[in-house]
Amino acid sequence: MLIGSSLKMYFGRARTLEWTRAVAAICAEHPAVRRGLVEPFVIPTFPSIPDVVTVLQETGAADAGMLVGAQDLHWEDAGAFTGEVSAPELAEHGVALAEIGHAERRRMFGETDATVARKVAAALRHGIAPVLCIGEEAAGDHRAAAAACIAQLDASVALAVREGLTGRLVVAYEPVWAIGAPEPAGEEHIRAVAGALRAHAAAGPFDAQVIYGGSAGPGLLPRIADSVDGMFLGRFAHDPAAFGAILDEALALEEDR
Ligand SMILES: O=C[C@H](O)COP(=O)(O)O
Repeated sequence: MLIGSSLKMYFGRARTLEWTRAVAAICAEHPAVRRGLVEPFVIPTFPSIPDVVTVLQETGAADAGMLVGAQDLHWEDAGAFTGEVSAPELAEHGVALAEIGHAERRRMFGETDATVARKVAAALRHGIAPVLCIGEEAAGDHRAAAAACIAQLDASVALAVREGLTGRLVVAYEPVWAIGAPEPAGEEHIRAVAGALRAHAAAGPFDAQVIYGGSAGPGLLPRIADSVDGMFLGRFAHDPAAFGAILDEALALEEDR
């Protein structure tokens, strides 16, 4: 299971490091992580990436398998792209994952399926696993949602497939209407859509995992674990203890198998 959190732009430098130290300490000692059942990750803002990498090394969380991600990247390797950050530079910093196409970037920063596809290819070319954010816009029938998400997934990986790229692909199923909400989507909806995405992705050329995000917190994983490969946490992991509680749930699930 892949379980982690994007800090979005919620925290400044000091709070990012405080949160990371606390979560990394939990992860470094947690049996779910130490036994290799859970791969934890954190996705801070760009300027905090080097410090977060250092904290994970100092706490032993990096040795236990905890990964660092970026919240975006540019599709070109270098050039006159003011304000952007390239995949090769992120790889130099030790970044293993990069969020691509988050609903907030699509809505506020003009990301399209075409730019997402270019970013997915750039990440894969540089050995960074895309955390490709997929989700239907409005709440509704799970069949229509699954069809919309599968179409979005296909469009997002089309360029990478044409270029013959392979590697790890993390599909983050995040129903747009469930992001920033009081509650996650219903468990039957998540299980149906994530299950459809997982079956579809498994037929492709990538080493694919499907994780769920959108107001996820403690208590959700046991209800959807048969259909997802992990969790993508936001606000409800701002308390490090909540992150630990979800690791406990993952461990209990594995022990029940
Ligand atoms: O990146 C995480 C997702 O967008 C979910 O955020 P949220 O749990 O705060 O709704």
